Amino acid sequence: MSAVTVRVPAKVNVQLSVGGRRPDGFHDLATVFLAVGLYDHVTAAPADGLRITAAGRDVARVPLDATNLAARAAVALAKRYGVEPDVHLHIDKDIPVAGGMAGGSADAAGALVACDALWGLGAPREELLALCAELGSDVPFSLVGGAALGTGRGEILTPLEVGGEFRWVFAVAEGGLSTPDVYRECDRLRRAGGGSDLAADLAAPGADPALVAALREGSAPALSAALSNDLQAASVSLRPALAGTLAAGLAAGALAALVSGSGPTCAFLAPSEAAATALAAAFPAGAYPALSPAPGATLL
Ligand SMILES: C[C@@](CO)(OP(=O)(O)O)[C@H](O)COP(=O)(O)OP(=O)(O)OC[C@H]1O[C@@H](n2ccc(N)nc2=O)[C@H](O)[C@@H]1O
Ligand SMILES: Nc1ncnc2c1ncn2[C@@H]1O[C@H](COP(=O)(O)OP(=O)(O)O)[C@@H](O)[C@H]1O
Repeated sequence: MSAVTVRVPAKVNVQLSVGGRRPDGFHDLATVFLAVGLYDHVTAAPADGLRITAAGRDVARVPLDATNLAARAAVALAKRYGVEPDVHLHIDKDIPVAGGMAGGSADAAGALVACDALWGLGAPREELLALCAELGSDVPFSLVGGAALGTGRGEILTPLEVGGEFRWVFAVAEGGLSTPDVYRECDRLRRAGGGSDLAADLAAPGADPALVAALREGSAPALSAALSNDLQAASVSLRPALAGTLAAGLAAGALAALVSGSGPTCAFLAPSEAAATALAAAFPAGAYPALSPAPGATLL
């Protein structure tokens, strides 16, 4: 078979409620993922052995060895089906690296779908979803896209209805933030505030009904009132300049502002296309308009 290309979306967590740290080191979550129209493309071509190349934004920060999440996905799929991981994976990156937008997860989901097609495996959807969950907490959502509630460590998905389009502007920061570092900082802030950071002491978080209704109604004002991110204080604590970025977006006309996932990308909800253009212009260092919801991993 000749080369196949899969398009995969970035995400923003419109709700990110973080429960306590579990004995396995992960945190219980209730998160509402929304896929946004900012995409990486993963192309799988026949090769002898496994080879990774990448092009596009931030490409110098993408590992090109076996630690690349797309490579790990190809190896996991090959092992599951008893085939050799013979593939050249080329990643065209548009999703910011280590930006809290699940770029690596998107590439892993894209690689699974692309290799499945290239190798003619016909893997059932449930099998691909199980492999996604092994690769990372965010990877199942990258496969399905749209909007979904994520529970457990984020890998257990319940699809959510979205009744309209939402317009976002994403302000990209210089350099990334490490997801484990941000969770650790969240724990530290909880303990410093006199509380516990342990799952045994904290109630498991749940979906916010007002936010779920706002998505269903397609109402940007209602969604902007309900946005929440429990990791935001930790991201801002590690990168204090983000407070200024969030304030600048609000001053430039955003309905609401929040850190995307673990950051440091900041997400702004815009009331109109014209407002999104004006907002993006307020961040000359790099801001990207995108619409949501967006479909999950799609074979082109
Ligand atoms: C914070 C979120 C929000 O969607 O994404 P990003 O903003 O980084 O994209 C996710 O929880 C990131 O998911 P993902 O990037 O897939 O993380 P994983 O590879 O599963 O885990 C990396 C590390 O993050 C921490 N982690 C992750 C998920 C979770 N529920 N609790 C955690 O404590 C753990 O330290 C874990 O070792
Ligand atoms: N395909 C990939 N694209 C981007 N980063 C990757 C990839 N594979 C592994 N990584 C590593 O994962 C880290 C987190 O990247 P990413 O998934 O973009 O961020 P986030 O977890 O904030 O959404 C990067 O710093 C990089 O070292």
